[in-house]
Amino acid sequence: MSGRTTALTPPADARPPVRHPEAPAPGEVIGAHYDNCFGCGGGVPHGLHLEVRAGEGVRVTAEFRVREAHQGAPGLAHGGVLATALDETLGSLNWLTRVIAVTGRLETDYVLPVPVDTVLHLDAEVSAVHGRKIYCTATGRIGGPEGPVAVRADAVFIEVKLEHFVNNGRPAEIKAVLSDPDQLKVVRAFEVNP
Ligand SMILES: CCCCCCCC/C=C\CCCCCCCC(=O)SCCNC(=O)CCNC(=O)[C@H](O)C(C)(C)COP(=O)(O)OP(=O)(O)OC[C@H]1O[C@@H](n2cnc3c(N)ncnc32)[C@H](O)[C@@H]1OP(=O)(O)O
Repeated sequence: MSGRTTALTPPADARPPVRHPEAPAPGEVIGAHYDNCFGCGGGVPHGLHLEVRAGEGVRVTAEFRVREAHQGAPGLAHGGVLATALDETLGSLNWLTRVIAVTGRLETDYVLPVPVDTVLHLDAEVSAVHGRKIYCTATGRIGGPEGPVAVRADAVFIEVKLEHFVNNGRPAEIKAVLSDPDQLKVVRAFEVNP
């Protein structure tokens, strides 16, 4: 054995993930974290409108119907859009840990073509945590939640503070978020963590 590891492989002293005591109950729909999010927001006409549900442990499931605006090749989903669906599902795991984390690395396998109108059944879970690094995986199946895997991803998300958004986001949107009571509820859900 060479002992070689990649950035997507948790180190030997990584810990199992911990479900936050106030995480949404299994089966509960996790609402959009931001109305203008391309992955989950209701305010983006050509967005993915992903509907995510909390699962057991540190796991979520989601559904995404591929629409005409999501094509790459004729009648088939664009690979970047499918990566977005995986990324967004993985990002929703934040709600189960109540830790804000952003994608550091996302490696995607495209296994089957995904036609327009297909419902992609997504499933994501955290496998391990090491410091600020959150190791996670996701799959997208077609033909039903138990159908064949069409896409899958391994990822490392990196924990950040709310300041990550405040300091880097365009000021107009940050200002709008901070004056929207619904959006402030989202911000507060994450502020309770040290
Ligand atoms: C007031 C407004 C608030 C509104 C918000 C409300 C709440 C929002 C709630 C939830 C939002 C969730 C949204 C999910 C949406 C879906 C997910 C996305 O699409 S996220 C967007 C795409 N991702 C990025 O834009 C990241 C851009 N990158 C960065 O900003 C930095 O590179 C960052 C933060 C990832 C790391 O930078 P560093 O300076 O903080 O940290 P360093 O020291 O470099 O790394 C820390 C550790 O992480 C490892 N690391 C860093 N980058 C890595 C990588 N690419 N792969 C593997 N490991 C990496 C390093 O090796 C280091 O590990 P060692 O502690 O030494 O063991």
